[in-house]
Amino acid sequence: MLELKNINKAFGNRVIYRNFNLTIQDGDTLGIVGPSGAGKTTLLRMITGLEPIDSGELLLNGTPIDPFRNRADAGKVGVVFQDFQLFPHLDVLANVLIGPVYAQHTDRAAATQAAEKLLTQLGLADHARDYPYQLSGGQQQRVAIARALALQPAVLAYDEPTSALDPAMTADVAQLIKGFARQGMTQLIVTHDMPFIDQIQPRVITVGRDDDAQVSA
Ligand SMILES: Nc1ncnc2c1ncn2[C@@H]1O[C@H](COP(=O)(O)OP(=O)(O)OP(=O)(O)O)[C@@H](O)[C@H]1O
Repeated sequence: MLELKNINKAFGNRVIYRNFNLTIQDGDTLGIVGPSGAGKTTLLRMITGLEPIDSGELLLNGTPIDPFRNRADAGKVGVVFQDFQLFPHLDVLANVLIGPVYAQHTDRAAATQAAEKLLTQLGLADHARDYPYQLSGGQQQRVAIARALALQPAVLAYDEPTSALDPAMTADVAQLIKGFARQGMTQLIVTHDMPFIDQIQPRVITVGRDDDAQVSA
């Protein structure tokens, strides 16, 4: 269970979150929707440690985490970025291995075995030696998902996962996310793509609806 408690976040004098609370239960798939500028990406950046919170608490299974300052906590929420952010000079397998081997110091042989299993699950076994530029947008996104999963995160978060995809690829991602949900994975989807949300039908919270600063969810 991931909990955000009384989170405050401002950029200069622009308050984005004021005493914001959110609980994501284990195995839940949560959609976060809202207009541009509402603070959706900022929320993901705070829980993945890319952005500090001003005050408040992040708790994972009841234990406080500080992903911004503590590298080990940063890996607890995996994130799939909208532009995938794959390393262009590394092949698919190396992109998936870089987190476990260099950040988590997992034994390379064990990490390779786990990465190959993930690539097979995601239909990428034949592309392990390809470079990102040789892959379609949908395939690159699946590599980004494999890379995030390789760190065995407690929560997998997606930032606008359909923004670079056509409708057929979007339907594939929706199926993938629904499959992960059936496996009991905890997922957080930031999007403004409502037809995509309709395909997945997760619990949905809307940010930025009534008020400038987000106060609760
Ligand atoms: N590093 C930053 N410095 C200053 N302001 C920022 C910074 N990051 C985000 N903001 C501002 O915070 C607000 C929320 O931004 P955020 O990217 O979280 O919104 P969003 O809901 O994800 O929007 P979009 O749907 O367009 O991606 C915006 O007004 C944005 O300009």
